[in-house]
Amino acid sequence: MNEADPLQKMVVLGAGGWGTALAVTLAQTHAEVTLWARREALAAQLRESRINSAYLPDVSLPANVRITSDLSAAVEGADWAFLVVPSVGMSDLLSALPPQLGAVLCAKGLAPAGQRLSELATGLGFGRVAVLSGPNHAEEIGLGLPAATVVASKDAEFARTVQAHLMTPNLRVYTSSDVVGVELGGVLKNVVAVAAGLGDGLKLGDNARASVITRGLREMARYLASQGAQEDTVYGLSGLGDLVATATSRHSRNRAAGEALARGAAPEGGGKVVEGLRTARLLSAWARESGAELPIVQGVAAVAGGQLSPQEALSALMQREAKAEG
Ligand SMILES: NC(=O)c1ccc[n+]([C@@H]2O[C@H](COP(=O)([O-])OP(=O)(O)OC[C@H]3O[C@@H](n4cnc5c(N)ncnc54)[C@H](O)[C@@H]3O)[C@@H](O)[C@H]2O)c1
Ligand SMILES: O=P(O)(O)OC[C@H](O)CO
Repeated sequence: MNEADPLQKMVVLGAGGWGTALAVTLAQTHAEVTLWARREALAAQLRESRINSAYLPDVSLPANVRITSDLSAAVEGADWAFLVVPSVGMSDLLSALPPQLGAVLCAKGLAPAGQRLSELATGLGFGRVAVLSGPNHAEEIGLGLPAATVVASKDAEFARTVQAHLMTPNLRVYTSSDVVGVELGGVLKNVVAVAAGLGDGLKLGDNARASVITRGLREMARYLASQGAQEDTVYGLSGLGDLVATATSRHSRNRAAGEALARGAAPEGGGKVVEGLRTARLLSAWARESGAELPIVQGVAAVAGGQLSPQEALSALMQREAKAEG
C-alpha cells in the first residue's frame, strides 16, 4: 500500500453530514484538514461552535479541521480532494474546480441529465477520478465506529493513494477498478431503501423487508450489468453492504422518506438530501424510454410522484407475472 504523508493537505468540499464525518476521520491521521462549506453562514457557525448542528449534531470538529467558504483557498496547494455535495450540485462544484485536481466523488446519486457523476467529471476534463461508496452512515463514521468502504478508480495509483490517506484503525478502505459498479451500487441502493421504508411504514413486517432487499438486490444486479459493471461488485460493500445498511438503519434518510410516504406525509429529510427520490424519478424515466424493467424503482417513482398510492404500488409488485427466481 502507498505511504500516506500526514502532512499532505486533505480537502473535503461539502459540509453536510458526510463531508463533516470525512473531515473528522481524516483529522485523526493528518496535521490539517480543510472543510469547505458553500454558505459562509454555515462556515462561520462551524468555526464558532465546532459542531455541525444542522447535519451531524453529535460530532465535534477537532481543532485541526480548518473551515472556509472560499473554494479557491480550500483547494490551493491540494493534489486531490473529496467532493461531498449532493449529486444535484456536483456539476456546479466540478465546474468551479481546476480539472488537474484529483476528484474523489462521494455523492450517491446521478447528475441532472441522468449521467453517472464520474462520467460528468471525466467529461469536464478531470483526469484523476475516483468514487467512494460503502455502508457508511455519517452518524456512525463521525463517531469513529468501525466500518469498511471502497474507493474505485480506473487509475489504480490514485485509488491506492486515497485508500492510504483515508484508512484509520476503525475505517477499512478497499480499492476497486470497477468505477461503474461501485458508483451505481450506491445510487441504486437508495431507491431500494425508500421501498423498504415504504414497507416499514405500511407495517408489512420482516418478511416483506427481506423480500424487498433481496429482489431489490436482483434489480440492482440487472441494472449494473446493463451498464457494464463487473458481475460481483454488486455483492460487495458498495452494493449489498450499503443496501443492508441503508434499508435497515434508523439513520437512513432514504428509508425514512419511504416511511413518510407510507404515512401520506411529505418525504423531506429535514433539510438533508434524500437522493433516492430523485434517482427513482431519473431511472424510471430511463426505464420507460429504454423498455428496461426496474419494477421496484418504477414503483417508488410512482408513489413519490403521486401516481400510485403505496398500497397500489405494493399490489402492482405482488401481482406481476409468476416466474422462476432470477
Ligand atoms: N450522510 C451520509 O451518511 C452519507 C454517507 C455516504 C454518502 N452520502 C452521500 O453524500 C452526499 C452528500 O450527503 P450529506 O449527507 O453530506 O448531505 P446533507 O444533506 O447532510 O448536506 C448537504 C450539504 O451540501 C450543501 N449543498 C446542498 N446543495 C448544494 C449544492 N448545490 N452545491 C454545494 N453544496 C450544496 C448543503 O448546504 C449541505 O451543507 C449525498 O449524495 C449522499 O448520498 C451521505
Ligand atoms: O441516510 P441515507 O439514506 O442517505 O444513507 C446514507 C449512506 O449512503 C449510507 O451508506
